[in-house]
Amino acid sequence: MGNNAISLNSIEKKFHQKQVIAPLSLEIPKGQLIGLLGPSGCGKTTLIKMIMGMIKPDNGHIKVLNHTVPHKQLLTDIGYMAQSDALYLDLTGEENLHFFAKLYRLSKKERAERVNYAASLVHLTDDLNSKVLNYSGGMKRRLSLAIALTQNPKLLILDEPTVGIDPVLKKEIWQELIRLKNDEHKTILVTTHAMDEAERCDQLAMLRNGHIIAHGTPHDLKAHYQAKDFDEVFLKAGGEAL
Ligand SMILES: Nc1ncnc2c1ncn2[C@@H]1O[C@H](COP(=O)(O)OP(=O)(O)OP(=O)(O)O)[C@@H](O)[C@H]1O
Repeated sequence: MGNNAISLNSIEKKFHQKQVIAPLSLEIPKGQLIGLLGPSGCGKTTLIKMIMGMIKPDNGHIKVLNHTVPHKQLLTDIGYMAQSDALYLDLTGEENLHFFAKLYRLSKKERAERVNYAASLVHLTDDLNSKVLNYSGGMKRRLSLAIALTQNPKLLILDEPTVGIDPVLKKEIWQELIRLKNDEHKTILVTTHAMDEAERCDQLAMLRNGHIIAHGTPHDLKAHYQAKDFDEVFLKAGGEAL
């Protein structure tokens, strides 16, 4: 485990007899930015929820940051941004940020600093006093990302973090993710459908019907499958004729 942030060992999950995650193993090294790619319904969110300890696998073992999942310590060590925003609509953006920041053991000063950092990163500083009820879809995504960053976690798990976010902010968010990885040695797992985002990951894992059908660096995957883009890698790795 040592150098791995996440270690999935033959995990399996069925919902109502339907195999959603086939026996699947994957090692994610610490300090890397990993992209999880795959079509809608292939099991990405289920996999993430199992890594978070929110869903129990039927079989197999999961270790995250040297702890067997689930583990209380992981609640503070993982910053999670879910696909659907879990926000308090009747509270302001700032109140939401403070609510979540209070769940972690930060001093009052640290909390204020982290809230300011996270809000400014996603360009929400000027909207912090408005109720989330009045936020647009994109603003809610940005607030959810800010919440995931507030606690300064070792591992960030972001489920489609840039859906509904404009290209300028999307670029800035990616620059920050890469800075967090390079300068602060965070491990970051993102799910994405965006090919330009996939290109920026250190490693990609492609999921289809609950199986990892391809895993490697963006460069190696394209070279191995002699593919011009990741859609083509996906099709070739899955044995689809082009
Ligand atoms: N709690 C549940 N009960 C029953 N079926 C479920 C449950 N959660 C997920 N599923 C099913 O498992 C499959 C995988 O769902 P999952 O949300 O993991 O896909 P995904 O790859 O994240 O899709 P998307 O990209 O659309 O978010 C789907 O067929 C879904 O209907």
